[in-house]
Amino acid sequence: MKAIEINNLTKDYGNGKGIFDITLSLTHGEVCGYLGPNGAGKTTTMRHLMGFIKPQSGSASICNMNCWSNQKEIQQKIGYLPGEICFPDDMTGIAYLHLISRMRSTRDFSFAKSLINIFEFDPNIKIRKMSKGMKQKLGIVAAFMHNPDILLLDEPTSGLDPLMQSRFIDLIQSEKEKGKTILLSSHIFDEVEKTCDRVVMIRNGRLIRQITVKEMKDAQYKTYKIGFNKESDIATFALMYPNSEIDKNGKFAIVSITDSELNRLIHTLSQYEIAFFTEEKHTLEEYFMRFYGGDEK
Ligand SMILES: Nc1ncnc2c1ncn2[C@@H]1O[C@H](COP(=O)(O)OP(=O)(O)OP(=O)(O)O)[C@@H](O)[C@H]1O
Repeated sequence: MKAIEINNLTKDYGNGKGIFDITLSLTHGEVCGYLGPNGAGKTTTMRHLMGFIKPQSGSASICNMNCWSNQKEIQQKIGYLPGEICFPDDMTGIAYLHLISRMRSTRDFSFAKSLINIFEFDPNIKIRKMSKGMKQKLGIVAAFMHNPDILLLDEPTSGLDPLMQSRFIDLIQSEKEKGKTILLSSHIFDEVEKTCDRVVMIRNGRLIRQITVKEMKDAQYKTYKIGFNKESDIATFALMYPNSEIDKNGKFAIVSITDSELNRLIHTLSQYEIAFFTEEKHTLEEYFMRFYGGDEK
């Protein structure tokens, strides 16, 4: 049984907006990044999983429960952090968390307390008086505090400062160790790379790419940045490696090769005065940025 299963899910808002024929599944314990430019359809997908939207066609289910027909149970069980949270402004943070706990019929408030400590915020002030970051922290506590097995997190670190972003990454890693299944939408590549097993990309409402973080790291090609002391050397090097990228100031070249070509590269470089030689790590950002704009084909 899959933890999350989406089959041919479509919601057409007209004018090419919405989501179209989305098929995606997550196994138990998997942390999956859901990336895509603004308006791609990430929130719409998650809202279907929460049972807030009725699919036009196709289906979304969690642990074999259809999300639309079991919306009440789904909404009680799942940890959901919406992209935009509507809080009751007149309540204090702590009163809001107790209200959510009662709605879920959960009594254990101990994890909520430790999350409040981790994210260092005062829950006793009125939500109206909270900053954007504090409200985001409150949303995170509300999503995680009942220890759900499955979490849907829509841009969870939006508005958090770098220290709190890093605390959030630690939290995801520890939840992952507990075996939680997490679908996480984000625009922050570093956060996704540090937390996710797999990354799926959506654009214009359609899934266009997916890659496991391991696949990305074990890429067949490795990329090296080579600094040259003499501009004339870089020109001859470029003739031998016509696919290399040459810095416009003639200081360095970037070349992508397989391991089997490494000896030839080192032999070639031994003829020049090299200023530096570093491996450029392949990153999710580099992998996905080219699909953010332009034509995916
Ligand atoms: N209720 C609605 N009625 C009409 N169009 C909608 C509705 N909800 C969303 N849309 C449109 O559907 C598309 C997908 O929106 P969605 O909020 O799912 O994108 P997203 O990937 O979460 O974007 P972002 O990164 O900006 O949060 C957008 O073009 C949006 O304007």
